[in-house]
Formats: sequence, C-alpha cells, structure tokens
Amino acid sequence: MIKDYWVIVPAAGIGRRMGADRPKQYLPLLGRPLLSLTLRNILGWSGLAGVVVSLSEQDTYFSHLKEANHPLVHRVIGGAERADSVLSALDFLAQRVSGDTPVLVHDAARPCVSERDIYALLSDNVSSMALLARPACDTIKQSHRVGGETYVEKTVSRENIWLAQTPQRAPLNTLHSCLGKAMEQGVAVTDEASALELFGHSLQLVTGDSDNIKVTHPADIVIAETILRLRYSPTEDKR
Ligand SMILES: Nc1ccn([C@@H]2O[C@H](COP(=O)(O)OP(=O)(O)OP(=O)(O)O)[C@@H](O)[C@H]2O)c(=O)n1
Ligand SMILES: C[C@](O)(CO)[C@H](O)COP(=O)(O)O
Repeated sequence: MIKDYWVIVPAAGIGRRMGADRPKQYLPLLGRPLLSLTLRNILGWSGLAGVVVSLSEQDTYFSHLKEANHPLVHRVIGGAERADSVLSALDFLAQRVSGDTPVLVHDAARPCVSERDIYALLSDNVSSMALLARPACDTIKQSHRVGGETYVEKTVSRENIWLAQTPQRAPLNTLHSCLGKAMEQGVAVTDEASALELFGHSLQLVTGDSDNIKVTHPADIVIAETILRLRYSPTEDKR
C-alpha cells in the first residue's frame, strides 16, 4: 500500500441543493458536523502525511471543529467552483512537498467512504492515477427539452458507464498542471479525473461501495447517518 500521501478536502461549497441554514458540511450527522466526521475518517487512514482542507473565505464554522487544530490538518481558502478549491490546495502543496507525492482528493460531503475502499485505491497494484467509482445499475436515458418539459431522447447502453466517486488519486505535479491548464482553457471540470483525461492520461477505475454517498439533498442526511450508525460503535464516536 502506498504511504506518505496527502488528502485534499474541498469544503468550500454552499450546499445550495441542501437548502439548509448553513453550508451542508456543517450540518450535524449523529450530533457531529459532517466535515468533522469526514476528517475523523481520513485521519484514521494508514500512511497519511497530511490533509489540506479548502474553505470558503466567509467560513466561520471550521475553527470550532475538533479536528481544526490537528497537527496534520492544514487549511486554505477555496474558490467559486469545486475545481478552484482543489487548485488552491494543490498550489499550497506544490510549495511544500515533492511533485511525485501521491494526492487523494476527497469531497467533504462524502463522510461514509469505507476503509476497505481506501485501501483498495491505495494498493500497490493500482495505477498512480485512479478513482473510486460504481458501475451504473439503472437504465440510462438521454434527455432533451421541449417547451419547458423534459423528454427521452434515447436509451444509452449502461455497459461501460461508471459513476465517479471520491477519493480520486494522482501524483501532485500531474494533477496540478492538468487542473491548472483545464481551468485556463475554461473547461468545466467537475472532478479531478476529467482534468487528467483532458490531457490524455489513463485512469484506473476501482470499484467502490454504494454507501460512499455524496450528501447532497436533505434525505441523504438520514441515509448517511444510518450508514455511519451501522459502522461505528458509540465508543469509537468519541474520537
Ligand atoms: N466552490 C466550491 C464548491 C464545492 N466545493 C466542495 O466540493 C464538494 C462536492 O461539491 P457538492 O457536493 O456539489 O457541494 P456544494 O457545491 O456545496 O453543493 P451544491 O452544488 O448543492 O451547492 C463539497 O465537499 C463542497 O464543499 C468546494 O470546495 N468549493
Ligand atoms: C467529484 C464528484 O463527487 C464525483 O462524483 C462530483 O463530480 C462532484 O460534483 P458536484 O457538481 O460538485 O456535485
């Protein structure tokens, strides 16, 4: 398993789809802020060198988290889009660690990723550029709009269709340069793999669990709480 890797946690979003009174990463899950649970999870991964959390400039919540002053946790100011927030953390790392350092980018909003999936992604047998993902299991429809309504254009074969999760893994210098160039070119990249693909890199897909959900809508809070309740005992919750 690889060691001495860094994890970037983009956590500068506003959680518009959640529609809560604060950014979703600070909503309580099992009585603890979502971002605190995500960081607790990451800080337990073996071989971790450090974590860089990208925060909104207006963030007033982070400093109250248990993990805020952990020696392995660093913070940077994020940007308007997820990619800006990731790039800001990559800029921070590029000034401090060697260019071949493995970097994992993991959404703050995915508190449930399992240790088993992380160790699969970090395995020596896996390519240095890889991501957790799930094969699509529903029937896939392509749509078009007519008069303000949405209609089926066609059914797309789900063979070879995967749903990207995080973490996504790449060497620091490769990801830094690809993401930087993609943004200079004005390409909208919603994950790290897209930026790497754009410049011809081949990424390995590592099958992740379906419980690595991205907390996006209100109902996801209940689902994530259920997953976490099943996984952690009350004693472990004190960490
Ligand atoms: N400018 C942004 C936008 C998003 N993120 C982070 O990227 C992750 C995935 O984004 P998403 O789940 O879409 O979060 P939000 O952008 O906050 O949600 P929404 O799109 O509903 O506003 C989240 O951890 C979010 O905090 C970020 O760091 N900086
Ligand atoms: C990175 C990601 O979580 C992979 O599924 C996703 O692309 C983030 O997308 P969003 O538009 O920020 O929700």
